[in-house]
Amino acid sequence: MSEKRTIRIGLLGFGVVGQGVWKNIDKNRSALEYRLGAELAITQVVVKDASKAREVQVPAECYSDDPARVVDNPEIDIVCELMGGTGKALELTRRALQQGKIVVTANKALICEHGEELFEIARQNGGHYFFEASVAGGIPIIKTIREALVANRFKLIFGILNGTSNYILTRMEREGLSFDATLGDARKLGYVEADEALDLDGIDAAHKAVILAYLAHGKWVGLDQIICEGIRDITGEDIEIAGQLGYKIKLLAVIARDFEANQLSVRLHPALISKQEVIAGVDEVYNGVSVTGDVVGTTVLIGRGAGQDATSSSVISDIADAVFMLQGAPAPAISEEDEATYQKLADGLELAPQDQLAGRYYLRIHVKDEEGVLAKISDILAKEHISFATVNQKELEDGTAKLMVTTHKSNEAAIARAKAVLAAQSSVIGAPVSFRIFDPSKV
Ligand SMILES: NC(=O)C1=CN([C@@H]2O[C@H](COP(=O)(O)OP(=O)(O)OC[C@H]3O[C@@H](n4cnc5c(N)ncnc54)[C@H](OP(=O)(O)O)[C@@H]3O)[C@@H](O)[C@H]2O)C=CC1
Ligand SMILES: N[C@@H](CCO)C(=O)O
Repeated sequence: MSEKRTIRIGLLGFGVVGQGVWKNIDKNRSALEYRLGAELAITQVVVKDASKAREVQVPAECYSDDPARVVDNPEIDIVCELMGGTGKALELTRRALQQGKIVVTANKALICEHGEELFEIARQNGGHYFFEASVAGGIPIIKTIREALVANRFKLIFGILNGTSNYILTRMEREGLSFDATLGDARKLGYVEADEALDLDGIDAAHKAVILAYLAHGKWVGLDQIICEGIRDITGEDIEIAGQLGYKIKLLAVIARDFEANQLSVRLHPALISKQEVIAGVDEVYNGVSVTGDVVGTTVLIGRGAGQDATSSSVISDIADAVFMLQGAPAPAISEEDEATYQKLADGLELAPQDQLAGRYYLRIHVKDEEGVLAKISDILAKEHISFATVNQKELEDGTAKLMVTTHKSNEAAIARAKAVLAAQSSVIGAPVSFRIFDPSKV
């Protein structure tokens, strides 16, 4: 029997995900190596601070703070970039790909901002750039769209792509906790980005939406071209009123393509979604992605969207594909490397104008509790052809009140104008807050 080849892996980063990769390769090593027909050896681990205590212990000779021991080392077959960020990580990924290496990453920010360039470097130098762990943690959504659903064109992909915000919203709903009270727990569980604004302001999920939009439609969309709003404005009372009306509030990514108009809409924002929708039932750190293809219909994938084990499962899946490539298997047939196919998908594709986005809305308006306030608000909304579907009022002890309103169909431009006029009224306190009501059947 011929001897198994040993595949040498170098880890750039040994934090939550990096340690998970080490731990879980070790845990299932014999089955994994049997399936791959190769032995796996993580021979180099690079960190920023080599003196830091870690849960997973590594032989001292593997360990350093010198990235060259991975990136410029001819013995390393697979580079795993698990450090995050778009500075040093970009420089090292470029350098590894320029040398024709295979790079596996979980870094969605880097792909979103520099994917086009990095995929091109991989193509030109005969390497490959794998990124399953970059979207939706443990859910194999990249493979699903690229391979399993290759027969389809995708009218709608939507769902929950950020584990941290979903975890926070779930605990706010179930336990009545504040936003800040739950953030600390999400941090302890290893869900939160080093820069937590990425999670809370929707940017992390927007990065992931951009990656999915590219995979499904072959078009790179800039973050500055899309609606990107996080969860900071959501209060317990919004969640409560939404619940009474039959909705949950979720941070949703929506990637919708109108094939007739050849327009693409990519957006990321909190939304009220009917409790009847499967995605509304996706709670805690779980992510859920609903993919509607013209052949398969709607398929929903649900799984842990963040955390050490789920994420390392996806990284190891990419390592496995890299091992197959190193043993002579071709790269995935329709992949980010097949630029011609992707450009064809995006032929003439334009972004849909954001202000034409139409639907129903939820508005929270804090007012002085005086006579005629509701009539005045109703007048302002009527001037924008916005009509009430429901109205809830919550009186506060300080003599003010909060009005929670849902509207019939309106659009972005009308809602924005109405909010600006409302904010300027002496009877309105602070800026009104609005959330979209998302109904996938209306896309
Ligand atoms: N945590 C999660 O649930 C998920 C994370 N991701 C992504 O995975 C990547 C890693 O995340 P995570 O493991 O959570 O992050 P951590 O902050 O836990 O770990 C980052 C690691 O990178 C090392 N590092 C950072 N900068 C440098 C540098 N300049 N030179 C050498 N080493 C460096 C750190 O070293 P040191 O330890 O010495 O500080 C640390 O070991 C990110 O791109 C993240 O977005 C993706 C999906 C889920
Ligand atoms: N911070 C990210 C990690 C997974 O990408 C999240 O909470 O979803």
